[in-house]
Amino acid sequence: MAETKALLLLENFIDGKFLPCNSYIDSYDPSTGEVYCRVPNSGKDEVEAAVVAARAAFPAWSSRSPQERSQVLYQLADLLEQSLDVFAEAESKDQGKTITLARTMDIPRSVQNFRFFASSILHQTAECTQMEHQGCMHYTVRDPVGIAGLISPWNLPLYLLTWKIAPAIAAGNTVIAKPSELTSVTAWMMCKLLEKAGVPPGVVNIVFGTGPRVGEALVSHPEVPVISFTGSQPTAERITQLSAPYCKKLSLELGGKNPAIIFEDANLEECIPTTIRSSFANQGEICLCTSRIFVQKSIYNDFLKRFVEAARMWKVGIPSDPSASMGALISKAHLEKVRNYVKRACAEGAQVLCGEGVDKLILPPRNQTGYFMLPTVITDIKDESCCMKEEIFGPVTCIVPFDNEEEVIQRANNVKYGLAATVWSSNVGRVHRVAKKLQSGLVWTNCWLIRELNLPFGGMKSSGVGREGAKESYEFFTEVKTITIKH
Ligand SMILES: NC(=O)C1=CN([C@@H]2O[C@H](COP(=O)(O)OP(=O)(O)OC[C@H]3O[C@@H](n4cnc5c(N)ncnc54)[C@H](O)[C@@H]3O)[C@@H](O)[C@H]2O)C=CC1
Ligand SMILES: N/C(=C\C=C\C(=O)O)C(=O)O
Repeated sequence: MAETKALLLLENFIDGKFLPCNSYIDSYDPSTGEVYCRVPNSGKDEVEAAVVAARAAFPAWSSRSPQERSQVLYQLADLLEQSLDVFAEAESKDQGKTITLARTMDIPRSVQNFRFFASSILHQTAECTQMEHQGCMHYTVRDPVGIAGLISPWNLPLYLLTWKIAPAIAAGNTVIAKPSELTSVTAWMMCKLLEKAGVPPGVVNIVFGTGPRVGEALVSHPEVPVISFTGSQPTAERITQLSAPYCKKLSLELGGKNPAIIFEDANLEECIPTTIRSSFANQGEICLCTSRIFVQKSIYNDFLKRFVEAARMWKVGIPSDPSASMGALISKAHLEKVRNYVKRACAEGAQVLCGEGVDKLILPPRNQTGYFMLPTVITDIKDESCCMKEEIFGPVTCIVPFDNEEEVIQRANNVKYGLAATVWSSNVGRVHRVAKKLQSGLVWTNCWLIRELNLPFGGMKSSGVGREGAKESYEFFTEVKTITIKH
C-alpha cells in the first residue's frame, strides 16, 4: 500500500494567535513536484481581522521607546539564530534552493536584518535649524505611520520578509505581512518565536494567501497607509492603481536586467567565478542576478571558453546535496517560462553554449519530476532579443562582445530596468566613470552582492520606486513633521 504522508498545514497569525482558514492552497516541494504543505487561502475577512488587531496594538507599541523595541528585535534575532538549521532546511524544501545557501545566506541575513534595525533605530536623529533674524528655530519630529502592509516574493522568502518587518516595527508601526503563497513556511515558523521574543499580540500579523485575494485586500484597505512591496513590475503597477485613491506611501522593489561589463584589463581569475555566481546563485532567482554579460572584444573568446567551462562545473543537484551549487526553480510554471526564453533565443538564431537543450541533467529518480534546469549560457544574440530585454529570473545568462566604453554604457542602459550592474576593470578611473554613467540603483565594481545595509538599496526606471536601508527605511516607515518655535 502506498504510504501517504500528512501534509504540513499552515495557519494565519493574527493578534498573537494561530487561526485556521476556510480554504487552503496546495504548496509544492520544487525538488520533487509533490504537494507537501497547505497554505491558508485567506481573503478580505482575514485581512480585516488583522487590521483590527494591528490597530489595537498600535498605541502601546508606538509609545514604547526605541530602546525597548530594539530589545525585542535583538531577542527575535537570537531566537531565529538558535533555530538556524531548522529554518534553513524548511526554506530549502519550500523554495527549492540548496540547504547550504539557505544556511549560509538566507537565514543568517534574516537574523542580521533584525539585529541591524535593532541597532539602527537607536541612532536616528532629527534635524534642527535656526533663523536668528526671525527669532525662530525649526526642528523635525518623526512618528510611525500606522499599520504597514508588507508584501514579499518567493525567491528569498524570509530574507526579504524580515528586511521589511524589522524596520517597520523598529520604527513603531504594527504590520500585516503577506508572504508569497508559494513560500509561506518560514514566515509561519517565525510566528512561533514572536511571543517568546516579546512581540506583543497584534504587532506582527501574517495573513497567508494569493496576491489577488490577500494582497489586493491589503493594498486597498483604507486603514493601511503604507505598502512595502518586492516582486514583479506588473504587480507593482496593480498595487499602484489600487492604492492611488488613498495616496498611500509606496516602496516598490522590482526586477532587473542587470549587466556585467567586463573590460580587457579585468582580473578574470576573480571575475569569472564571481560572474558565475552573480548569474546562477539561487537558480538565478535574485533580482540582482546578472543576465547580460558584455565582454570587451580582445578577451571575448578566452572569456567565453572559461565561463562556459565554469558554468558546467556549477553543479545542479538535490537541495540537500552539499556539493550542489544550485537546486530547483520555484514552480513548474516558472521553469516553463524560463525554458521558453531559451527556445525563443534559439528561434532567433542565438547559440546555446551549455545547459538547457545541450547538456544532460542527471537527477535521482525521485527528483526527476522536480523543477530543475542546468545553468545556461547564450551567445550570438542581438541586444533587441527578449532574452536581452526582459527579466528571465532563472539560470540563463547572455554573453555578447563590445568595442569601447561609450558603446557599452549605451547598450547596458538600453533596457527598461535599472537595478544592479557590475563593472570589471583594474583601471580605477574607468571604474568610476562607468559606474557614474550607468542607469542603475546599485553598481558593484570588481565584486557582486557585497551588501552595506546602511546605504540605499533599490532601483531606478522600471526597477522600482524608493530605496531601503537604515535611513531610507526609517524615513519610509515614519511620517515627518517640521515644527517652528518663535522665541
Ligand atoms: N524581487 C524581484 O525582483 C522579483 C521578481 N519577480 C519577477 O516576477 C515574475 C513573476 O513572479 P510572481 O511570483 O508572479 O511575482 P509577483 O510580483 O506576482 O509576486 C510577488 C508578491 O506579490 C503578491 N501579489 C501578486 N499579485 C498581487 C496583487 N494583485 N496585489 C497584491 N499583491 C500581489 C504575490 O502573492 C507575492 O507575494 C518572476 O518571473 C520574476 O521575473 C518575482 C519575484 C521577485
Ligand atoms: N530584493 C531582492 C534581493 C535583495 C537582496 C538584498 O537586500 O541583499 C530580490 O531578489 O528580490
